[in-house]
Amino acid sequence: MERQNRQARRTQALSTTHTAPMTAATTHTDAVIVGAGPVGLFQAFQLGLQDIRSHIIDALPHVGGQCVELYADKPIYDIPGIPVCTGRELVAQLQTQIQPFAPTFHLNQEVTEVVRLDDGLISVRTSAQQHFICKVLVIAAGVGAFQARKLSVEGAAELEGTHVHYRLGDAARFAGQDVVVLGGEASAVAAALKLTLETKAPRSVTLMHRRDVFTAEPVLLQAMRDAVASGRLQLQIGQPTALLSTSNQLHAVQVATPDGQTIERPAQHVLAFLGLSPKLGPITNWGLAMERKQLVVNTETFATDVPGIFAVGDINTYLGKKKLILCGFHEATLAAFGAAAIVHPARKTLLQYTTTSTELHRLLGIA
Ligand SMILES: Cc1cc2nc3c(=O)[nH]c(=O)nc-3n(C[C@H](O)[C@H](O)[C@H](O)COP(=O)(O)OP(=O)(O)OC[C@H]3O[C@@H](n4cnc5c(N)ncnc54)[C@H](O)[C@@H]3O)c2cc1C
Repeated sequence: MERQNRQARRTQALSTTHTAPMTAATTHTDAVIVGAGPVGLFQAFQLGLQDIRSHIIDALPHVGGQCVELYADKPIYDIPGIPVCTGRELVAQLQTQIQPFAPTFHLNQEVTEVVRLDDGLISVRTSAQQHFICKVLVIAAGVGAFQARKLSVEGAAELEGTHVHYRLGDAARFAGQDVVVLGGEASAVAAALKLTLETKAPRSVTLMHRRDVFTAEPVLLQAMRDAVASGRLQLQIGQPTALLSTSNQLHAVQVATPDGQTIERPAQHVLAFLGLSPKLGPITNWGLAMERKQLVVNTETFATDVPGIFAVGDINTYLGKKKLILCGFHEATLAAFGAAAIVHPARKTLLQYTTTSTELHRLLGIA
């Protein structure tokens, strides 16, 4: 049944888009990598060794995937040759390692559509209206695109995008208005502080969290406490229980305080920083073979069932799969050999050592 559904999705995709309409914004490239987690980053390195340049797209505003989003300051002990490093340190090392190949990053945007065209090229579109035509696509999408957790109080869904926001964006749009920033993490504290420092500042900025405990760098916390002490920032401890609006115009947030009171805070805008959760999202619509929400690959090249499309890291599944960074690195290496056979069909894809190969030294920019 699943196979029939997949076939139907693929047929529909291919029948509606045989050739991608070219726009001025179309980027032609050898390779696109979906996901800038540790495996996506190392994929750019391995593709570079095969003389393949890449563009990397991630839904997050920063690289590093789970390592940075979920355990940036926790130690990892099982990366070969690195007895211990934090998630953030590993990502920093990977960024240094891929520098010779200068992949182009496109952050803060989700890959929404992937279609294999009749000529074998692959069309990739993002939520930021970017369009790529590539020879190979490597999906290193981990457990899915990290997306903001939504505020689940009455009225929030209707006001999303107009009065309820999950990213700071252009702070000038809040000038002269009352803004409530929700959350106890660094992102909420930083956004609240930034708003108070705008030249065209909001009329009032309130940082609201259920407890008077915030998780952020000490210097950021001190700046927040200073702003509260000087009256630039208001601090409200409590939980939002409803958004009060008239004709879809927000005017206040209803708050339950720790001492059992219900109060109203004036607000025309709510900025919610309630953490991120991964969503597999559009990947399930790309017509690729999946098993239990993971992409099925062959373990020779980590190719999916669609020619030119590979899947590496936590997003794939095969007999014996282990969701470990080390395993993702191995998969990325073999996927790069598979990609080279497509991008450079006339070249022999020989194994070369970075220690001794003058060709690899040339690619790495080593004199
Ligand atoms: C708490 C914790 C501790 C861990 N400790 C270890 C450890 O000690 N050792 C170890 O080996 N592993 C560990 N892991 C597992 C390890 O983090 C994962 O195996 C690894 O992050 C997988 O890397 P990845 O690049 O495949 O995916 P991810 O790190 O999940 O990165 C995928 C990226 O793809 C992006 N993405 C997804 N879909 C899209 C889309 N459609 N468009 C744009 N972007 C998209 C996401 O935003 C994300 O940034 C740990 C995991 C957790 C949660």
